[in-house]
Amino acid sequence: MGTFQIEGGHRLQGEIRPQGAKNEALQILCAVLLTSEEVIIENIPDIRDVNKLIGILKNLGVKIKKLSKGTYSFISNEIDLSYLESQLFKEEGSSLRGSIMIVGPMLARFGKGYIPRPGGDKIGRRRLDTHFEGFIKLGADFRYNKEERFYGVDAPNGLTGTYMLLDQASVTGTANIVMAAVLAKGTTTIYNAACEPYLQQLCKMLNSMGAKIKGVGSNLLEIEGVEKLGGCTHRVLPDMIEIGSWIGLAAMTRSEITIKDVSWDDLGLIPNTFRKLGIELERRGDDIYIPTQESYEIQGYIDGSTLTVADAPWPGFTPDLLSIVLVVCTQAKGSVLIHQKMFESRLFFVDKLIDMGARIILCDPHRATVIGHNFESQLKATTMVSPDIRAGISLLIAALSAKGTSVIHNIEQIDRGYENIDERLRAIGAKITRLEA
Ligand SMILES: CC(=O)N[C@H]1[C@@H](OP(=O)(O)OP(=O)(O)OC[C@H]2O[C@@H](n3ccc(=O)[nH]c3=O)[C@H](O)[C@@H]2O)O[C@H](CO)[C@@H](O)[C@@H]1O
Ligand SMILES: C=C(OP(=O)(O)O)C(=O)O
Repeated sequence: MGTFQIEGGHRLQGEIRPQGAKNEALQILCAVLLTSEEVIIENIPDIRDVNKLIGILKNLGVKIKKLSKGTYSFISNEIDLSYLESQLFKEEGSSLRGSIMIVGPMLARFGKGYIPRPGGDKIGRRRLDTHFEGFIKLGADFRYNKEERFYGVDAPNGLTGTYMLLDQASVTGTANIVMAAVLAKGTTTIYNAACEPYLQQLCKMLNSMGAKIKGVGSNLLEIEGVEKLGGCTHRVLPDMIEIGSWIGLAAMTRSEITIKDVSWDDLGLIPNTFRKLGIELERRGDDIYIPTQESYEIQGYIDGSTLTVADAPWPGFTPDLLSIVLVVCTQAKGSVLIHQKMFESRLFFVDKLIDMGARIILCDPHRATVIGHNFESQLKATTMVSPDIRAGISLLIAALSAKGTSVIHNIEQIDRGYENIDERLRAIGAKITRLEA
């Protein structure tokens, strides 16, 4: 278990450039399986989950070449289907969430897609029904081995387009079904589709490979199946969750930070949600400039009632930033209700913040009220274990603002989604040391 030691209470200053988006990269990497031609992907983040998925592609027989930092070439012209039935795949496939998205492309191109129950954050129930109901609608046969927790879909005669209304706007579920439908016979209509920038990027990439997808950016996708797809070059967007994390970091440490090249137009409600907490953000070209602020005051609603920050499917506020919003509110002026609607175990990390002196009432597994200190009382350093990726970064932000030296264990959770985080934070003045496991 890796550990960070953090000396808190120092202001930071400078520029930070977001990495490529983790959750987009996981989709895009799976899409390389849809063609035998070369696909070049730029701005791939060097993080644990992405590297694990690249490892799975390699074991599937994909020829992978690193062309430069973050840029890779993939050629999937000799796929080894026997890997899907190997013990190695059972271990590797279950070690991250993103692996689930190899099922759609494999089913579409080779008529079979298998996957062990995927990993990812333990943040509540994370079902896969939406994915498999979609494949079944496209004509696949489904089986599930309960003992081995192994899912399989087969369509030896190919898939056929149809209409489907998803039971929920699942992000990876939509990506998976889209990747299956692009090579199906006829037209597939997906209503209640997720439409995060990750998915918009996936659809744009697939269209540049020859797919025919309409409605990109909406919750109604129409996909006219094509016989085959060709190669392309695709660039991954900056990671909006990292961008939100750096906004929170700047506010909590009262630092002046510029976040470079954020692709502002793809950030949706993120900038305004932080502004509602009283944090000043300035758009400078495609950068976000955050000035030093001695305090920030949470804005109530027009009628004077208390602000709620809640997650919702895109274009609502992403659940992946709620833990960061919560930690930022512990030093705001005023109160807020944080409502995590999607996941039932993502707020339990507040116990650690309470230990550090934060004023938080966990109302139930989904809701927490935060009463900010307005920097009149500093958080106190402590020792903690990172339970999931976003709680981990939130605890790291809390530690950087706290008085004294904190220790965070299980930082593999943070490394899952944040590239070289200690070095990048040291470059803007953070006192953070990685202790070897
Ligand atoms: C690898 C990846 O891309 N992971 C992201 C992806 O996970 P993932 O694709 O696994 O998450 P889903 O979108 O399937 O669903 C997440 C959770 O939200 C619930 N749900 C979802 C949609 C909805 O309309 N109503 C609803 O309640 C689901 O029941 C589930 O518990 O999307 C999540 C939701 O944005 C993010 O937290 C994850 O970071
Ligand atoms: C929950 C997340 O990731 P995953 O779905 O990979 O567990 C996340 O990125 O916040």
